[in-house]
Amino acid sequence: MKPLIAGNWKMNGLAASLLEVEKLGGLMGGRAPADRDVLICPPATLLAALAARAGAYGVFAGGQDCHPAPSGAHTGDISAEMLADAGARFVIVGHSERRADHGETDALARAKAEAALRAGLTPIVCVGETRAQREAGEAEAVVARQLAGSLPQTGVFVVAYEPVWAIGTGLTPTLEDIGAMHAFIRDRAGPEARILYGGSVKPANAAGILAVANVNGALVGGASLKAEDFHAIIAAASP
Ligand SMILES: O=C[C@H](O)COP(=O)(O)O
Repeated sequence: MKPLIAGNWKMNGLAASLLEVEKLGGLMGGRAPADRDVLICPPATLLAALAARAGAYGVFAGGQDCHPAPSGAHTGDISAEMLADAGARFVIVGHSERRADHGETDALARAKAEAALRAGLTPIVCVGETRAQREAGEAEAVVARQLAGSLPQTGVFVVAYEPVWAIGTGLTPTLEDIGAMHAFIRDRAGPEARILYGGSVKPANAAGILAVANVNGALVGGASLKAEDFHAIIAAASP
């Protein structure tokens, strides 16, 4: 399965950050490797400009969120169709930061994933347990519930397993725990879904994580902001 290395810039980046895309293009020798997919999900303000620049290097652009409706009276929201119109090919839905900051539910994540498919985008559906849930032995039950409620009923989708306690903390699960959870997700998401690991992926740990069975790529936050770091993670992904 072709690995997908996805950068999520979150609420970071001004126009000058587009220079990182040029740097990344240079580090890749002018073109993303053919045997892996590379994606950057910038803030919506940069999406169209980034899509144009990244496309020249064979790098995909994506949104970080979308509204379930195609258009309408939803001030401040952006539809999947608008993301596609701006050059996006993917969109992240149900990220734990959306779930925590905006009270997003599994049902809403599913509606957004289905909106993405309607617009011709591939949704990246995020799941993952909190520290308290893992310590209580509930990690698999939580992820199972999120998958059952959030995955679209049909279509090609990507799942991102992101333990909440690993995001931005420098902590990661053991490789055994990552492997166990990805196998658990594989059973529920089906053989076609790419399953990404996310949570403190860095150049130093990427090769180990990406070599785990059923890890088909990474969803990278902080380390995707710097072209050198993101490139090292891309280089660590072996198909
Ligand atoms: O979407 C990306 C994740 O939340 C991971 O973020 P991080 O790599 O900064 O831990």
